[in-house]
Amino acid sequence: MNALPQKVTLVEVGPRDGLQNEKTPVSTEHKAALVAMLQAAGLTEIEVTSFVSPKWVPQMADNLAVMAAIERRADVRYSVLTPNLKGLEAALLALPHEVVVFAAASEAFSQKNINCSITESIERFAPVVQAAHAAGIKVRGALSCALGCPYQGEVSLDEVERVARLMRAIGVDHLGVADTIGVGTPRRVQQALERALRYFPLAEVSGHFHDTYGQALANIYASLEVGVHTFDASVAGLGGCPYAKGATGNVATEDVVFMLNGLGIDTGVDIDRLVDAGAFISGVLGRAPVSRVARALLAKRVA
Ligand SMILES: CC(C)(COP(=O)([O-])OP(=O)([O-])OC[C@H]1O[C@@H](n2cnc3c(N)ncnc32)[C@H](O)[C@@H]1OP(=O)([O-])[O-])[C@@H](O)C(=O)NCCC(=O)NCCSC(=O)C[C@@](C)(O)CC(=O)[O-]
Repeated sequence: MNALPQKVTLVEVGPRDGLQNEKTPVSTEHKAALVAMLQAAGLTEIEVTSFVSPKWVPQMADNLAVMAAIERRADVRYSVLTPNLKGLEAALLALPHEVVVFAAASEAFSQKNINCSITESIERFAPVVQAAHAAGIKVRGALSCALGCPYQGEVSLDEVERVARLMRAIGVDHLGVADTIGVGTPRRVQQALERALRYFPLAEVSGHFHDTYGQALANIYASLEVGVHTFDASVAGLGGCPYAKGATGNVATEDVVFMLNGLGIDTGVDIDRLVDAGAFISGVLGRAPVSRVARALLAKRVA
């Protein structure tokens, strides 16, 4: 068996992926406070918001205000989602370190999520990548539905590979292989990652696993086995995609950190402060954290 990576980078997507689906508006101040707590916990990559149409995703309408309200730290990189040039132009005013374009390995999902075909989305992203690079900004690509689609069901590995290749061809720097609806299982995840690795180097491939079917930690372990060492995670297990009905949140950051701590893999994250951040935002939303690790650690505090 290959040795597992000794260090993992976690991209905290709670403020964006975690909150985008919340029906009750979360205030700009609460969003900025969440970012402050996440960076205090040691997270060094934070996806803060998205510059998408406010008609499509009203919760992210305060994108510029959130980016202005966060207290930036020199050791933290802040990223934002941009679906098109209009989004990129607005995002550039907010000075992110990285922008994220998002395509799908499923035609049906592409239409529902960004209202265009896969081919059209790639054509739309090409000038976004060019303009971001011209501004000195790295571009991450998210490849949704790489393990299954809420509309069409199965997604072939060949389609995952094709869209990965197209993303690379337009200059995307990093590819996040996303299990939007959490149906992936470990071997299949390894196969999807291997397709992405044909076009992107190991350091530029990450996993984004929703935990709908309880497979996310197993899928992260399987990814570590093939050397992948960057993962998206969402504090308190918040989230879901507004265009993937029934999909629950991204894997909880607390759960990932607990597992990696047990494996002796360094994340730089202080789990107690992370649990505080999860408890804070869950309190704002009026519910308990979904993370089982957070629930267990919070229960121990009151015991
Ligand atoms: C892509 C569009 C805009 C196409 O939407 P459209 O309606 O086809 O676009 P349009 O170009 O015809 O524009 C329609 C209106 O939106 C405006 N508009 C156009 N673009 C922007 C923009 N960037 N920012 C602000 N406003 C914008 C535009 O100005 C116009 O305004 P109007 O004239 O009607 O007043 C729309 O479909 C959209 O915003 N989709 C985003 C959906 C979304 O955010 N989904 C969730 C994020 S992806 C995700 O969560 C998955 C991921 C990444 O986590 C990985 C995984 O798990 O799979």
